[in-house]
Formats: sequence, structure tokens, C-alpha cells
Amino acid sequence: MGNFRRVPVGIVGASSYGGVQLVRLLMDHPEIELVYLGGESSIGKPFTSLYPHLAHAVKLPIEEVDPEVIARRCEVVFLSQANGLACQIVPILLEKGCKVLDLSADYRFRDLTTYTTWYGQERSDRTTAAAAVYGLPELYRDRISEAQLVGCPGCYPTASLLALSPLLKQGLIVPETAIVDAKSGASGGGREAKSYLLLAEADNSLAPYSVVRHRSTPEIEQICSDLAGHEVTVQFTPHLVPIVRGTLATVYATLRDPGLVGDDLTTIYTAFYRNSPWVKVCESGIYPQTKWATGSNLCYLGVAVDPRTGRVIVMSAIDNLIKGQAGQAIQCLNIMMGWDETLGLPKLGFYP
Ligand SMILES: NC(=O)C1=CN([C@@H]2O[C@H](COP(=O)(O)OP(=O)(O)OC[C@H]3O[C@@H](n4cnc5c(N)ncnc54)[C@H](OP(=O)(O)O)[C@@H]3O)[C@@H](O)[C@H]2O)C=CC1
Ligand SMILES: CC(=O)N[C@@H](CCC(=O)OP(=O)(O)O)C(=O)O
Repeated sequence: MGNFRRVPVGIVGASSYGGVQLVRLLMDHPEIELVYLGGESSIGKPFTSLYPHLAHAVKLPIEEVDPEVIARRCEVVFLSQANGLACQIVPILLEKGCKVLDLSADYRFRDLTTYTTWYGQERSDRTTAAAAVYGLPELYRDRISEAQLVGCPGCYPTASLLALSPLLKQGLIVPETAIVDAKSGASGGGREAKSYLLLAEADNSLAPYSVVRHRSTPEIEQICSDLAGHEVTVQFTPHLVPIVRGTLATVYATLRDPGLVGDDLTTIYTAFYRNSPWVKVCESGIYPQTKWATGSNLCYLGVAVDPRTGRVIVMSAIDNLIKGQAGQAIQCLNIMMGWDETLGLPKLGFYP
């Protein structure tokens, strides 16, 4: 008992929605101690000057981001910053022996040409990117367990890929027919000021955006191509809905075997996710809503088949800030450290 030591953990980008979500969840994690919070625009201020509701629980200030100093104090570092920043410090953190979980898009792509095409930034850290593991535990649990660097998925790819994986991995659909129609709450856009997220813009409306050019598209396609065994294109359209948290992806695809019915698919999904504690497959005829998942690390999946069209329809609901971001990163850390995958993560949503 006297030898028990918590693992020292730091968060870069602590001011972000991802950062505060990590703080909130890690405060209750039995194996870790939060020792460092880093940022850019609030250096020297108490973290709780940004989030006063946590003043009774978090005493750390926001500190400068110096990877040498962070590595001396932390064994594990979460990065939750705008895209294009992680790659400036990750090579140093890795060289100093830290385990790193990046919530941005910097380490999600094996092929940095794709990253540069969609994110517009040239990169020189090809070797580091090639060593990163994509942080979707339901598909890559074994690789994550041995990784030093995990590139955590975005919220749309998380919801979409959990819906599509059983179909692609078992060759049940024509991959090129996959369509993802997705909706997200405003917190998906982060805490930084953006005019499309103003109440007057987003309230009372349901708005498609980034049509045929959303950055989640190549991320979804990369993993779908892996699962299908050849290059796959996916039609992806996101929508902003006037809620704060939650992502719902509704996926459509043509079945290879038109004789399959909803019950068959539900059985297949239940078997596929039988060892995945954070994925809950609904009974046949039950379809998930975002509020079931909000506040938890769960992904709820509902599956149907339309015999008239021969299409399968899969509905996938997550909390974008938890299973779609901070919670999934902690799930990955649990796996990297050999801890129970569910440690420190919320098992039930806020509803009702
Ligand atoms: N929101 C979501 O649902 C999801 C977000 N993600 C990804 O996670 C990451 C964080 O997202 P989110 O929580 O929404 O972010 P926020 O918009 O809430 O916060 C952005 C963060 O980036 C930092 N930052 C911005 N510009 C700079 C800069 N020039 N130099 C240093 N730091 C900078 C800010 O630091 P400071 O305030 O100290 O200046 C802040 O901590 C992003 O990469 C996002 O794509 C992934 C999945 C879901
Ligand atoms: C409403 C809104 O703006 N949503 C964000 C969701 C992004 C996200 O969750 O993460 P990544 O960008 O890291 O993939 C968007 O569409 O960009």
C-alpha cells in the first residue's frame, strides 16, 4: 500500500473544451495525478479563472508550453490544441520518453500528404507520424496497448466508424455506397469564438456545412479503406444542430446480401462489439438519441434494414466531448498502461 504511486499527467491546451473535459475526468481517475496544465493565452492565471465551477477541486495554474520542462514532470501528456500545434512538440516529448495522446488531427493520418491537402500545413515529422497509432480502441486495441503516441479520432469519425466497421470488416456492404449523414452540437466547434457558433446564428436552425469538403472525410475514408482492403470513398455531410453536446451519425449502405434482415444485423453487431465495454448495440427496432450518450463515454448503435431498398441503416450516438474526444483519449491511456479500459470514465449519461 505504501508503494502506491500515481502516474504524473499533464494537459497542453487545458483551456479548451477537450482540456477541461480531461481535467474533470482525470480528477476522478484512480491511477493518475494531474501535475501540469499548459496553454498559450492564459499563462500564469489559475486554471479556474477560466472554469470557476472547478475552483474547489483544481488548484493548478496555466503554465507555459515547454516540452523539455513538461517531460521532466509528466510521464503522460494529453494535447488538446488547435490543429498544427502538436507536431511542434510531440517529437521532443517522445524522445524524452513521455507517452502522448493528441486530440487534434496532427497524428491521425499515416500519409502526411493527405494531412497537408486537407489541413494546409506542410509537415516534416514523417517518421513520428508513421509511428502514431489511430486511437479508436474498438478497432486498434492491440496496437494502442503498445503505442507511445496515439492520434485520437475526431467526433464525426468516431461515430461514423463505429457504425461502419462491422459492415466493412465482414464484407457485408458495397463500400462505395456508404453515405454518412451526421449532426453535431455546438461544442464540437470548440470554445474559441467563431461567428457560426453564436446563439443568434445556431439557434432555431439546422445547418449543413462544409459540404463535400469537411476534414473528417479523409479520416473516415482512411480507416474504411483499411477495413475494406482497398481505397474507398465515403459521402459525408455534417450538420450543426442547436444543442450543446452530442453527435449523431446516420449511415446508409447497400447490402451485398439482400436477404439479410434487421435482426441478423443486430446479432452481427452485438457479436462484433461483445468485448467493447463502451459500445452498446440497441435491441432490434430501438434507435439511439444523442441524449442517451451525453455525459458518458458510451456509443449507442441502432441497426435497421430497409427491404424495399436493400440498404442497411446504422444510427450511432455519442457525446462529442467524451467518446468523441477526451473520454476516448483516456480509454486509450487505460489500454496503453494496461489498466482496465473503463477506469475513471463515466458509465452513464445525464439523461433523464
Ligand atoms: N470539440 C470537439 O468536439 C472535438 C475536438 N477535437 C479536437 O481537439 C482539439 C481541441 O478542440 P477543442 O476542445 O474543441 O478546442 P477549443 O477551441 O475549445 O480550444 C482551442 C485550444 O487551442 C489552443 N490554441 C489555439 N491557438 C493556439 C496557438 N496559436 N498557440 C497555442 N495554442 C493555441 C487554445 O489555447 P489558449 O486558450 O491557451 O490560447 C485552446 O486551448 C482540436 O484539435 C479539435 O480539432 C477532437 C474531437 C472532438
Ligand atoms: C460543430 C463543429 O464545428 N464541429 C466540428 C467538429 C470537429 C471535431 O469534433 O473534431 P476534429 O476537427 O478534431 O475532427 C467541425 O465540424 O469541425
